[in-house]
Amino acid sequence: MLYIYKGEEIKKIDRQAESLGMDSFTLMEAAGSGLFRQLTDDFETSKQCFLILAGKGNNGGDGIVLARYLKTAGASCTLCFPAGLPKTEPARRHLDYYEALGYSYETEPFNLTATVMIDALLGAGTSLPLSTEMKNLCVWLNSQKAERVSIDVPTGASTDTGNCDSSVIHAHKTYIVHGYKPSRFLYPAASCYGEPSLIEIGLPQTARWTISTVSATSPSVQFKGSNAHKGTFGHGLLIAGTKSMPGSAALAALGCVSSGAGKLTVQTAEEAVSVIASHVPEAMYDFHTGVEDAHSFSAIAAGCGRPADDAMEDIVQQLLQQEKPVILDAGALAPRSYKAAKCSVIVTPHPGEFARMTGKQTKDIQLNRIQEASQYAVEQGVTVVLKGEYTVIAFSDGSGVVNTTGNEGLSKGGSGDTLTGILLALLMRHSSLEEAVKDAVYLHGLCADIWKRNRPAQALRPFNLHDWIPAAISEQKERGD
Ligand SMILES: NC(=O)C1=CN([C@@H]2O[C@H](COP(=O)(O)OP(=O)(O)OC[C@H]3O[C@@H](n4cnc5c(N)ncnc54)[C@H](O)[C@@H]3O)[C@@H](O)[C@H]2O)[C@@H](O)CC1
Ligand SMILES: Nc1ncnc2c1ncn2[C@@H]1O[C@H](COP(=O)(O)OP(=O)(O)O)[C@@H](O)[C@H]1O
Repeated sequence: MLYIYKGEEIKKIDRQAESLGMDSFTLMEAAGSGLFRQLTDDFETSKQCFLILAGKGNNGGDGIVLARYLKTAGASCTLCFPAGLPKTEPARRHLDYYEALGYSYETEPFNLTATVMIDALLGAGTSLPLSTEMKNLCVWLNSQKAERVSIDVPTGASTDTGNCDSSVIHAHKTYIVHGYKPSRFLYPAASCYGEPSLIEIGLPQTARWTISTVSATSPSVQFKGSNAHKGTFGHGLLIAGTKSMPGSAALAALGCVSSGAGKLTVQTAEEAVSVIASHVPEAMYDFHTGVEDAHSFSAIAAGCGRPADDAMEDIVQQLLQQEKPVILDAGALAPRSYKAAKCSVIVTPHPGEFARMTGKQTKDIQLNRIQEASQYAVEQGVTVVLKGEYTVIAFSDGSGVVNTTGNEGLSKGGSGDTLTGILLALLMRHSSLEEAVKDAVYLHGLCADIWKRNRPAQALRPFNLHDWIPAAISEQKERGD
């Protein structure tokens, strides 16, 4: 399991560890030795010339310990403090020990050369914008012909949001200490991390946010039921599609029947049926506009290929008054309160839809996707699936997951409809709503990843996505956690 921590949480963890007897000096030692191990995995250290640029905080302290390990191992390494000597107590103590071993340091970087430059300037304690001194250092570092390795967070990137200073370090690799920081998954900061590696420092993992995996024992993957019949795997209701958008309903229905749904009823416009039924003969059709019989379904999804009009709002309000879990997508997403809902609600907006729901700017949402989705989920008591690269799944208890499957092949109209269908099928037979949502988002992305292994991403049609569901489920069975 991989964990995500905000900057504040890291500080709290350090304080807690200290109060339990694990001091920061020891943690810094663990970080430095972990960094050294990772560096020796990634580089033949005897053939490299290292320069470590250390800042005044604990990120710089990690750099001091790393410098000591490299020197002790006989590697060519220069430690440099271009912005002044360390100010934190553990970093100062490590520098004392470093000097006591007879090792020296520099303070002027600009004439130094190296094949690998380590950015230990700023980490989780960064506040933006960068000082002019830091900016100049970053600009210089980015201009050097060397491999750039950042420790924890590339200097100039925010820890908790996607914000970056204009001179942010563009690392080739980032060695992330203890757990991922939100900016690893938020653009533009995410694009500055290069290849990330995680450095364990022996602290217990306590984060409420994790990175997606699918369990091989999950009902989404294991499709079991001795003496099963079509009722065993649930009956879903999909309220989707109009005369002008029958395809959305067809894509959602395909996603649903390809993911193990026992039965599916599509409530749609009569004019849309011929299109949907030609692709999904398994489905049944209903032309009502009300949802009086909602209790006879296992779960309900609404909104694909529907406008956000009064009729849709009326249906949503009826759905919120019944007790079966409801997925709201596309036209069913609107600014409204869910606080009086009698059912579990999952909203699946893309960033533009989320902006419409919250009244916020799309660009602000994108910079802070994890926080924004989480805040909404907690306040409204719903599950938010905020779609896009690194889809954010936020639960009403403040926990959540960042999904890492999927690729640009999905950036086409209709991909989200397939997700809604997969989600409906998994929700119908999963005892845990949280697991169903995580598994659905993961599997949807994995379909696109399997496609991309041998085929160009641009040629992936949303219509073909459901064809890859069997391969994605099989892959999970083989390598599930
Ligand atoms: N539990 C953990 O995860 C551990 C983390 N450690 C390291 O500790 C780091 C965090 O250390 P700190 O909290 O000391 O933070 P930093 O080392 O990131 O830096 C804080 C210092 O940088 C200055 N600064 C912040 N923003 C600046 C800006 N824009 N321009 C110029 N100066 C700026 C601050 O005034 C402060 O002096 C982590 O990133 C990690 O490398 C390790 O020491 C071991 C334990
Ligand atoms: N670059 C990307 N990487 C990973 N997933 C992506 C990417 N672009 C789009 N997706 C996924 O594709 C789907 C698109 O959904 P959405 O925008 O609602 O499309 P539509 O409403 O047209 O079906 C979402 O699940 C989203 O997470």
